[in-house]
Amino acid sequence: MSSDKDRDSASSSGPEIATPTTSGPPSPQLTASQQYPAAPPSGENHHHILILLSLIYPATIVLGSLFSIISPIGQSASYFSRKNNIFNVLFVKIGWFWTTAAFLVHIANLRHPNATHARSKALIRWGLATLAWILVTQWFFGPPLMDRTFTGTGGACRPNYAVQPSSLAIKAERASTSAACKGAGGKWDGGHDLSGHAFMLTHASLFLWAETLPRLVDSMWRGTIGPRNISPLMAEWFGVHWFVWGILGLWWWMLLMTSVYFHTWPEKVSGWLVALFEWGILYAYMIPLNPQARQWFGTPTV
Ligand SMILES: CCCCC/C=C\C/C=C\C/C=C\C/C=C\CCCC(=O)SCCNC(=O)CCNC(=O)[C@H](O)C(C)(C)COP(=O)(O)O
Ligand SMILES: Nc1ncnc2c1ncn2[C@@H]1O[C@H](COP(=O)(O)O)[C@@H](OP(=O)(O)O)[C@H]1O
Repeated sequence: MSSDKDRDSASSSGPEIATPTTSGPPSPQLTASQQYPAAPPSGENHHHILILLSLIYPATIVLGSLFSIISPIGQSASYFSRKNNIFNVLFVKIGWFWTTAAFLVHIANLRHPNATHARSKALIRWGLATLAWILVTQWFFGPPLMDRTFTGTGGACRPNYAVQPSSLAIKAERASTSAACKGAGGKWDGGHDLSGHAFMLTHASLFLWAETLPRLVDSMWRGTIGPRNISPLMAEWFGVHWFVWGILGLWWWMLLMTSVYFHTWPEKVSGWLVALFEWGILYAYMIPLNPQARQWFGTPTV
């Protein structure tokens, strides 16, 4: 947790680390009489809330996996147990695109006094999250980390000689990524197959929570504890936050479906654990505790 010293230095080191406590000018949607009289929750409170929110994801994996063992519903096929369900194909399969789009809508609407600076720091944090996603799922100096984990634990692409033409079977035999294996009609078989869905959905959700929480909390505060007028809150939610809430809700549901219908326990848990890595270093450790890191990467803000 931040010490007082850290907080002091945080509040004196430039606009990028400004918290909603003192920084934001009044929202254009709010009249003077609707302005809040005291401070909304501080950066330290955001940090506590963020850590609590991060527990949603292991809880979802545990609950979904238990449900798949205990309930007959979890053991039978459903729309969501189909890989080609529309939410999987149109959203999760290009999930980083949707996460990026929601993030861009969020930063386009920042009301920080130095919004340009706050946006450029936010884009650097997005770059780091994107880099983590690329290394785990797309490319790591060749096959991505999740495919290297698979082959490193004894997995391989097994061709189906009985039904495949020999040229494709040879291609499958040589495939070192799950995408190449699938493309050649082989079976990605035998190793630890870290769940790309558990990774991506958790990683993307934690990124979005960390980036948007100060603004979400500030909007709620304005609409409830602050001025007792629901319309600014509604305007904020429907004007700015609906996309973020929609993506967070869909990612949570799809993680639950992955937990109920796909993969083994260790594969889902490893996907979740790897998703904590970049988020944990940047948002749970460096930004709250290290003033130098706040200079480099800024702090999510309103
Ligand atoms: C390191 C510092 C860099 C700093 C960079 C700073 C600034 C950047 C500046 C500007 C950016 C501006 C705009 C960007 C706009 C759009 C970018 C969109 C980025 C995308 O993400 S496009 C790619 C879409 N693809 C996906 O989302 C694929 C997601 N799917 C998967 O990863 C996998 O399918 C899976 C892991 C979910 C499941 O795998 P399988 O089981 O199916 O194998
Ligand atoms: N919530 C979900 N809905 C539909 N399909 C899912 C899913 N979670 C995982 N899958 C599918 O299960 C397979 C393994 O997923 P992952 O390793 O990413 O967790 C992938 O199949 P395909 O690769 O054949 O599409 C993926 O699409």
